[in-house]
Amino acid sequence: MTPAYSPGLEGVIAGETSVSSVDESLRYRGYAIEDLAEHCSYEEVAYLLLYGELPNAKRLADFTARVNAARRLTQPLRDLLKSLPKWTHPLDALRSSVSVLSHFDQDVSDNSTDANLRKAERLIAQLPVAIADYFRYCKGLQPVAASQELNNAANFLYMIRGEKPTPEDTKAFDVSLILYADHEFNASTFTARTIVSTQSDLHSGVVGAIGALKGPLHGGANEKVVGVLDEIGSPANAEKWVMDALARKERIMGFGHRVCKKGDVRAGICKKYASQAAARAGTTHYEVTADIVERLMAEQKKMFPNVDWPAGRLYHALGLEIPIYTPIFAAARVAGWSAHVIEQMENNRLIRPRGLYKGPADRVVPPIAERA
Ligand SMILES: CC(=O)SCCNC(=O)CCNC(=O)[C@H](O)C(C)(C)COP(=O)(O)OP(=O)(O)OC[C@H]1O[C@@H](n2cnc3c(N)ncnc32)[C@H](O)[C@@H]1OP(=O)(O)O
Ligand SMILES: O=C([O-])CC(=O)C(=O)O
Repeated sequence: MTPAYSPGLEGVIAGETSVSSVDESLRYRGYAIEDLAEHCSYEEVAYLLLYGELPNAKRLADFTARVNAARRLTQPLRDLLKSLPKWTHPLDALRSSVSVLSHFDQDVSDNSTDANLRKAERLIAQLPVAIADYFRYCKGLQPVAASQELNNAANFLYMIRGEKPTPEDTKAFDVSLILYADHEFNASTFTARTIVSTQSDLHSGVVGAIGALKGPLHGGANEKVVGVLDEIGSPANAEKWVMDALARKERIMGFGHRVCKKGDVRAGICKKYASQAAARAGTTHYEVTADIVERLMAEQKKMFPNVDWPAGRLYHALGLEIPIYTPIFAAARVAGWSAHVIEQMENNRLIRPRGLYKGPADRVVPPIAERA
């Protein structure tokens, strides 16, 4: 019997997982995302994804100490980041960074769970530093040394801005990292799982996952959101802009989802923080316009925002520059990618689906003189 074909693998169950579940709700290892976003830090959530349980105070302190101690880059990577052409997109620089970091990680080829956990913790520490250092090199600024005291969210904002963030900005950013930390078998996670299913290694899986995240149909969408709102210009122009875009059959970035057809629970959580941050930053006109776009998309297309729609606005309100939005997504998602890599390796079967051949019928190679 020919197996069923589903374009884009839509609806296909491609593996088993205990890391997260996505249906009407999103749960990481059984905990609802609303609960995690309200009561936990990114560190606690990263620990949960990697180790399967929420940490107690002692385990959290030990985990945080290990991650904080790893917040530095090897000098050859700093030299590379300094010398990259300034047009290199920060996500491409991040992808190269993980590749370079692999050469200096002595656990690189050790695929045991213990080694993978050590590598994952280091990547959780190193990715934000690579993003911040590259950002500052591009601006002609000195990198800011990582703080050992600040949590992951506050330290990143500090390393980008050069000033310690307020508790409100830190909480908003921290929640966005929690929301981005995992999402079942999305394209980048599936890429990472496919890569390591060949018995490759965690760094290779993460490099591939960053490449998959880049596209605007996936993580790249969060860098398009402010552009959409700027193009619309003002709330008064929103209705005409949306109707024209839909008439041209354009995709509005930040809307729609392969799985969450009735809406993405993360969007509602993030929207609250985006609105509060916009009020602090004096950019509420973006929120007003965004609400009109949301209403029209629901009315016209029965389509709802995904997490990228408010996340793009939140990062803008936090004063972050657009080209680091997808890198931030990657820095958060590295916890989920790593958890999936570990899960894949612990119960591995090579991922190798079939293609449905649609090319020419069987034929024979003609002599070169007879070819058109
Ligand atoms: C964190 C994340 O990665 S979430 C996803 C981030 N990506 C985006 O926001 C990009 C915009 N959204 C999209 O392109 C899509 O909704 C995807 C890729 C996320 C999901 O796509 P799919 O499940 O493959 O849906 P598909 O591409 O088949 O679209 C179905 C229909 O809805 C339309 N559609 C889908 N998304 C949108 C959108 N954002 N705006 C307008 N129309 C849309 C398609 O044009 C298509 O219309 P048609 O049937 O008339 O041809
Ligand atoms: O699940 C998906 O297909 C995309 C997504 O929302 C994510 O990766 O966060």
